[in-house]
Amino acid sequence: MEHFLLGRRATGALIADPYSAAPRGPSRMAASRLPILLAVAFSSLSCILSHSNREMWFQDLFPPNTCPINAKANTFYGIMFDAGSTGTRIHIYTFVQKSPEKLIELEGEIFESVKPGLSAYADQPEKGAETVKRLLDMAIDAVPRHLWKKTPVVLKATAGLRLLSEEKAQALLLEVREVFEESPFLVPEDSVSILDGSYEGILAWITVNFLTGQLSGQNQHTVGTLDLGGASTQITFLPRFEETLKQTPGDFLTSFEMFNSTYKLYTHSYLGFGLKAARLATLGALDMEAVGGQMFRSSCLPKQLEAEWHFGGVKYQYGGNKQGETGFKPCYLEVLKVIKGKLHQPDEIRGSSFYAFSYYYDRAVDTNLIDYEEGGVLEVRDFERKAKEVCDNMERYNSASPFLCMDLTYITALLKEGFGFRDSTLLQLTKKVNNIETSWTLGATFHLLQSLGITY
Ligand SMILES: Nc1nc2c(ncn2[C@@H]2O[C@H](COP(=O)(O)OP(=O)(O)O)[C@@H](O)[C@H]2O)c(=O)[nH]1
Ligand SMILES: [Ca+2]
Repeated sequence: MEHFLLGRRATGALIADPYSAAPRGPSRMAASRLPILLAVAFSSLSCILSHSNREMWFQDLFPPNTCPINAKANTFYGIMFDAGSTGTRIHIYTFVQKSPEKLIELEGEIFESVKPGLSAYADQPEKGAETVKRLLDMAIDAVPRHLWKKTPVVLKATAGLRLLSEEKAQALLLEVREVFEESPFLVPEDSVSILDGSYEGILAWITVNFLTGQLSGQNQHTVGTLDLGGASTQITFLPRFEETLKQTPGDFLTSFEMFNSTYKLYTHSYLGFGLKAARLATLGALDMEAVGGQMFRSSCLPKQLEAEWHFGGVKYQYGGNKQGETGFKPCYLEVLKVIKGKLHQPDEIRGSSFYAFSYYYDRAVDTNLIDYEEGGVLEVRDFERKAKEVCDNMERYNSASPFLCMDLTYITALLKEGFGFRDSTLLQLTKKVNNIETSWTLGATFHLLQSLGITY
């Protein structure tokens, strides 16, 4: 699989100077070579221009209301929080503009995370917001004092909060908003919200295709992306065949415009199909509010196991099939019940390769299928082989998690029976590209910057 390796300098050259109407030496070259998700402008004039009528697919996501970028500054920052179902993470991106006529480059990222995620504080929203504050304190150290007021801070929550009641989710978001308001950073309107599932997929697709250089030049070979979170999972790709567009339900397709290109992406977020939600579904415990005292058993767990598990603020008791069967075959059948017939299967993806991250990556690392630092290329059948190895040797397999068999079996079934991939489909397992996390947060930050005084 083609992997576009960028040097540190080139990493970012994504942001075109909107005023370079005529070719102007190196910056022009870079603009045509590495296009160009968005253009950040540095003067107040650009802020005015950015409020043009041009229709943008994400215009409701980050409504333009301020222009934080200082004409004189050549370094600036964007802070994006990912409030995921299993943890909260801060991504502090640094951008530089080497000179006024040059493109802005993504220079680097500071990343930190805490567990559990915000949804674990559903009944203690203040405590949840405290975890965000601790991460935000890092940004106080990372961002120079004179840029605090110009550095936007945004938090987007994903499936964990989508699954909470509206009231509990809003209470958490309100507390976080207060933390932001008390910080020295720029707090745009709508800075704390729940991210729509289809944006989650699209923004991750933008991140991966930007970092791998696929959004530049004429010969774009974009790659599809697979994200497996704790509570939801996303699949996103650019359909190549008219037939795919015809066969796809309308709500799986989203059009958006990016630097003179319009992309019509296939994207869908399956809520409740993240790895941890799938554990509950397999155990028969999903959607059960009151599970006190009930023991959930599965053939995917070690026979003698009896334990407790906390997820989304709820405690579950679970265990192995003491008398019954265990192993890959019965486990696969159990997991299949969760998946079968629930996902749309676009024919086109059977022959394509995809970038896969989050829990695909973590479980491949846990079972030595890939190296933690390097990642690697796997076939779908590698997950099945590992699942069999782990599930059929459960008592002997030395694993940090009793769920390893269930997780690998779920990943296998999700890929094969859920999305309809072949055994031979290639997956590029990736955690970082050029030291930048493969997360929807980078795509979201591009759009945040764009909404804050940026054209295109
Ligand atoms: N590569 C990468 N993986 C991440 C990042 N943040 C979270 N993850 C992975 O996402 C998974 C957890 O999903 P999470 O975001 O909590 O659940 P979601 O709300 O359902 O998406 C784990 O595998 C994490 O390692 C990130 O910044 N980069
Ligand atoms: Ca996630």
